[in-house]
Amino acid sequence: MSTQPSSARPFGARLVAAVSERGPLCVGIDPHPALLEAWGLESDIGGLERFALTAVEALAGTVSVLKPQSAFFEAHGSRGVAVLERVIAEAREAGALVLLDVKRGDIGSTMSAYANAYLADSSPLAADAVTLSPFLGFGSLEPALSLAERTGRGVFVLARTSNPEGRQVQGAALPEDGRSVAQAMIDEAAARNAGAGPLGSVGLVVGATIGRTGLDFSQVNGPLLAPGIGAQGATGQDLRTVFGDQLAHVLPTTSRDVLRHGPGVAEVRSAALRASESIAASLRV
Ligand SMILES: O=c1ccn([C@@H]2O[C@H](COP(=O)(O)O)[C@@H](O)[C@H]2O)c(=O)[nH]1
Repeated sequence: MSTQPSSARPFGARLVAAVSERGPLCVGIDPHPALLEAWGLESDIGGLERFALTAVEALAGTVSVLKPQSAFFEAHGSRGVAVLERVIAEAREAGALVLLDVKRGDIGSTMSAYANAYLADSSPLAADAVTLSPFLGFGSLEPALSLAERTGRGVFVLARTSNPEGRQVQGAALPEDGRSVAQAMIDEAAARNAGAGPLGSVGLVVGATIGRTGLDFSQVNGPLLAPGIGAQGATGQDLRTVFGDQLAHVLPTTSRDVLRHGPGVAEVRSAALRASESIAASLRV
């Protein structure tokens, strides 16, 4: 598999351009069985394909970032993964950046294989960026961090996730200096992004649901993906509580709250535009 450098501009620069044109909203493509049913589709490969490609048609020309959730495609086996490959290709073709939500993390030698799967130019599953789990140690992500850098792609590392259980691990204090695990991940990303312009390509995942935590995002110089808007109960206003004066690089993301408006292409697109306007109003200082 080739891991030759791509001629693409760094992900951070491409993201800044996309956000300035289309706004910061990221919409997730999460083909939940319940949503397929609500759209009048069977929970089978045909239903998955219709759902996911309708979402691409509705959204890829409108929002800056689309975030397919790999789990819902993998649940359909190899044919589901083939649909995911089409989603990535067609969304990118229509002008959206694709952030593949796979939350991968493993020992370094296996991490190299994951990196090749999602970040190598030649992979059919290569996206513009992927989500990574750093809980085997931030350093274990090195193969993905370096391949992403070489191929102009990005990564989003879990720091403080939107689910309430996340605090158990991510809020724990490190024995050496008392920083929380989440703050340590934030600081690692900041170190990777130092000096990058206009924005680094190592992002973080920080839930819009987590409230006031005292986490310091001021040095990150990278994108902050904020899931939890809509179905998980967070609103645009919660972004202010979580991120304080660091709203400029926040990418709010929502999935079910937009997708539930299907199956019509126009209705899904309008829902995303409404969400985008409402988020923009909340982020305006
Ligand atoms: O902390 C996290 C990290 C990832 N997610 C993912 O985002 C979407 C949220 O979907 P909604 O329908 O908007 O709730 C989903 O794919 C999660 O796996 C997250 O929610 N929280």
